[in-house]
Amino acid sequence: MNISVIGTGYVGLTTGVALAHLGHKVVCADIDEAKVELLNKGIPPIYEPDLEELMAKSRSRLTFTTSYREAILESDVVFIAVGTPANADGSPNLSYLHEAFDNVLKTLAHKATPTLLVNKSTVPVGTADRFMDEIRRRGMGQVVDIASNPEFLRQGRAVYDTLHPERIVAGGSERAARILQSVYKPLLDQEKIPFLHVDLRSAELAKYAANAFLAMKISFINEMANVCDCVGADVLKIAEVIGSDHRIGPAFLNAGIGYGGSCFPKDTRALQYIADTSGYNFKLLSAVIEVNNDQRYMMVQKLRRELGELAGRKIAVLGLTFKPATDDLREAPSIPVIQELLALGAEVWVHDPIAMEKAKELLPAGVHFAKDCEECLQDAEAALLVTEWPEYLRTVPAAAPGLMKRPLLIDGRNAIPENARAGLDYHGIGIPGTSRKEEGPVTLKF
Ligand SMILES: NC(=O)C1=CN([C@@H]2O[C@H](COP(=O)(O)OP(=O)(O)OC[C@H]3O[C@@H](n4cnc5c(N)ncnc54)[C@H](O)[C@@H]3O)[C@@H](O)[C@H]2O)C=CC1
Ligand SMILES: O=C(O)[C@H]1O[C@H](OP(=O)(O)OP(=O)(O)OC[C@H]2O[C@@H](n3ccc(=O)[nH]c3=O)[C@H](O)[C@@H]2O)[C@H](O)[C@@H](O)[C@@H]1O
Repeated sequence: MNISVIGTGYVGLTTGVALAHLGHKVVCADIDEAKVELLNKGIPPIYEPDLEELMAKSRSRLTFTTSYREAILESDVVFIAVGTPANADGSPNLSYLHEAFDNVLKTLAHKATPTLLVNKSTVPVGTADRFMDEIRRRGMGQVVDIASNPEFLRQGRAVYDTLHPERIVAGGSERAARILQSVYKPLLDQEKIPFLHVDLRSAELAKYAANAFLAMKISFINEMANVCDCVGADVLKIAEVIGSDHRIGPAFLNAGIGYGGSCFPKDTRALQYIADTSGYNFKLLSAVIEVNNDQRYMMVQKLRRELGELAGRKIAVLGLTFKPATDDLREAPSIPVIQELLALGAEVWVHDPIAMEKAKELLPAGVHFAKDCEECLQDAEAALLVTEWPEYLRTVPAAAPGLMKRPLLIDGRNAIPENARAGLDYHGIGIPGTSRKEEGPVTLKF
C-alpha cells in the first residue's frame, strides 16, 4: 500500500520505518526541515536502538519530505503522529495536531480517490468525532474516513514494540478497520497479535487507560517501598510475591524515583483533566499523580538524612534521561532532583552516557558536566543513581569506593544487585538495612 506518516518523532518515524520494512511504500513528512535533512541522509534524529539499521534496510521504500503534497497525494492511508504535549493546566495541547489535520485536509482536497486518515497521536476522547464533523463540513465525507490507532510503543524499545505489539487497536468504521487490518497484515499473519476493533471514542480513551493503569502500578509499588522503609520490609520481595500472581503480573513493579518521560506524566494529567471537565472526579488517578510528584524527592530526603547540610558538598548525579536506552529528557525525574540539590547549595556534578549535549541546553546554570562517570564520582560525598544505565551497574560498584570521598550511593532505581553493594554505603528505596529509619519499626496494636 501507499502510506504517509505526518510527524517523524519517536512514534511517526518508528511507524514509518516499520511499515516500510513490512513492504509498504511510505512517505514521512515533518515540518522540521533540519530533521528531514538528517533523515534523507539516513540518520535518525532520535536515539532508538535498531532504528538506523532498519531504516537503512527499508530505504528503497521510504522517503522523507517537508511537503504535504508529496507525502499525501499518492497515499491510500495517512497516519498522523505529531506531538500532543501538556498545557500548563494539564490539558493536551492539540495545536500541532490541528495544524497537521488542516494541512492534510487542504492537500486531500486535490485528491479524488478515497483516503483513510489514521490518528496515532494520544488525544482526548471526541477528537476523531470532531475531525469527522469537519471533514463532512468541507464536503469531503465521501472520500475521507477517520480511524484511531493508538500507539503503545515504549521508548528505547520502539522498533521491537512496533514489530511485536501486544495488540493493535483500530477505532472507527468497519471499512476503516478492514483497511488497518491490511496495513498490519504482515504482522498479524506472522504472530498471534490481537486485532481489536472498537469505536473511535473507546480507542481514544483506551490509550489513556493503559498509561494510567501502568502509572498506577508504579505509584502503588513506590508507596509500598515507602512503607517498607518504615517497617523494615523489602519491596523487591514484595514485588516478587505479588507479581507472581498472574492477576497482578510482575511488570511495572520496580520501585524507585517514580515515572517520567513524555507520556505517563502528561497522559495521567490529561486523563485527570478529561475526567474533571466531564464532571467526574477520578480520585485514584489524582493519588497516582501526587505520589509520583512526591516520590522524586525521596532520594534527596535520604541524602539529607545521611549527610545533613548539602551546601558546598559535591554530589554526583548518574543518569539524566527518564529511563535507559533513550536520549529523551522530557519530564525526566533527574531534573527536579538536580534543581532541589542546587537549591540546597550542593555542588552538583552530572553524567549520562547519551544525553549530555541535550542536557547542557536544559539544565540550570551551576551544574557541572562530567566527561565520564569516573570524573562525576571523583571526590564526591554521595552519588545518586537516577537512571539505571547498564554501564553504571558495572562501573559504579567497582569505581565508587576508590574515587569517592565517601562511597554513599542512593540508588533511585534499586538497580545495583545485592552482591555488588559490598564496597558501597548503599541505600535503596524500600530495601531493608539500607535506609536509616527515623523511628523504630511500627508496632501493631490488636
Ligand atoms: N514517545 C512515545 O513513546 C509515544 C508517544 N505517543 C504519542 O504519540 C504522539 C507523538 O509523540 P512523539 O513521537 O513522542 O512526538 P515527538 O515530539 O517526538 O515528534 C513529533 C513530530 O511531529 C512533528 N510535527 C509537529 N507539527 C507538525 C505538523 N503540523 N506537520 C508535520 N509534522 C509536525 C515535529 O516536528 C516532530 O518531529 C503524541 O501524542 C504522544 O503522546 C504514543 C505512544 C508512545
Ligand atoms: O504512551 C507512551 O508514550 C508510552 O508510555 C510508556 O512508555 P515509555 O514512557 O517509553 O517508558 P516506560 O518503560 O513505560 O517507562 C516510563 C517511566 O516509568 C518508569 N518505571 C517503569 C516501570 C517500573 O516498574 N517502574 C518505573 O519507575 C520508568 O523508569 C520511566 O521513567 C508505556 O510503557 C508505553 O506503552 C506507551 O506507549
